[in-house]
Amino acid sequence: MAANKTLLMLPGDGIGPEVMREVRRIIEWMDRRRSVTFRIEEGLVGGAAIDAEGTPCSDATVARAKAADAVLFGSVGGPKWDSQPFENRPELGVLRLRKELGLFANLRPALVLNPLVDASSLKPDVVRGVDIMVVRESTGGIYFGEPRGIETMPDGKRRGVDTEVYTEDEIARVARVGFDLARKRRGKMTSVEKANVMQSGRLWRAVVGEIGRAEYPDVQLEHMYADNCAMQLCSRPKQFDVILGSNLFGDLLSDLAAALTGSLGMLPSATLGAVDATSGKRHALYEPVHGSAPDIAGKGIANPCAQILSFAMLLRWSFGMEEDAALLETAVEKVLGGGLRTADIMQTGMARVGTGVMGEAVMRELEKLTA
Ligand SMILES: NC(=O)C1=CN([C@@H]2O[C@H](COP(=O)(O)OP(=O)(O)OC[C@H]3O[C@@H](n4cnc5c(N)ncnc54)[C@H](O)[C@@H]3O)[C@@H](O)[C@H]2O)C=CC1
Ligand SMILES: CC(C)CC(=O)C(=O)O
Ligand SMILES: [Mg+2]
Repeated sequence: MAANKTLLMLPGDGIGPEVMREVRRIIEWMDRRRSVTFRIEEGLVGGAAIDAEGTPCSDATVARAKAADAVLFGSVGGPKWDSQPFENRPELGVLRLRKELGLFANLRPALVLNPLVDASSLKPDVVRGVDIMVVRESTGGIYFGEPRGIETMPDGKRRGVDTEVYTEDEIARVARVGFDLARKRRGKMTSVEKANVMQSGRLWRAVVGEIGRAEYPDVQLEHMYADNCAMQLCSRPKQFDVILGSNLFGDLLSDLAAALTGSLGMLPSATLGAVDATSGKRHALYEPVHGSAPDIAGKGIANPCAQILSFAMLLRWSFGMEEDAALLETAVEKVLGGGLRTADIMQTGMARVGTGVMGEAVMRELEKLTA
């Protein structure tokens, strides 16, 4: 259980603090009900940290994140910091935390909730019942590979360089996370890459295949090119159970999967490190799939569900509070079932509400469910 656990909250920028406020509201409710058993700390990350501390993620914040039992992250970035040098952009805040905490497996569940079947841009029959777990590698690949940079060539023209590098150990450890999840779900994993045109993709396919044959013969493994997967996600999403992909492909495909559920504002995620053999502990960071949404920041209209559902994942994966996690997920679904909608999931005949009203409705639903 969660006694003596520490939760570090890093709201970040844009809509991050707005949606994090709604998690605070839920924690306060939990506290009123039967005193919260975990300790809460708060810190700065992203543009907010650049403004206050000159860096998107200070050494002190990394140390606090390492010491915490779980980190709840909002989102970072925005036009205010677009002119920052590349090495000091807000986005490096989350990349640094993932790297330094060894958070190599980003779990992004794309679940189409019944009340939102008609909110998707796809036909209801195509999305009804979709339940996909995207497992994205999150400390390697092209977001970290060297060399990288913009350089000037002898002819005076510039060229931009990024490098996709994967070792077989990096592929193997995230593949095992995917296989383990598939085993507990519907027993199927689709591994995506571009083995037809990329060397790292060839290695990815080979390593995932070897592990599948040797350790997970009971899991149905399918290999698919990432571009085909994008198309299949739109045409026949129900064929997928677990989708395993690199940092880049997993990032792209999970945003696409979010659209199936109605909105990016609905998708939570957990980014997990390895379990320490002696302590049994693992570092973990929970964050919505969406970014800081500068186009709607400050308007009070952001959908807080992805942040709230990320907190539910935290309760389940890091604090062993399965019952509270499930309760929170039920509360969100019931509120949507009752007809409340933020602008991003608005449908005819439903009641349009802002961030605060949606968060408060989830809290009231929790009250009803536990009365
Ligand atoms: N983990 C992180 O902190 C991430 C940060 N970013 C950063 O966020 C900034 C904006 O990036 P974008 O590409 O615009 O992606 P975004 O995810 O912030 O927004 C994409 C679209 O989805 C909408 N949206 C996102 N979350 C929503 C929510 N909760 N409720 C309602 N609508 C929502 C936005 O209004 C926007 O139209 C950039 O600086 C980017 O680098 C992007 C993705 C992840
Ligand atoms: C570093 C992030 C801005 C990259 C991203 O889009 C994500 O992690 O979802
Ligand atoms: Mg992304």
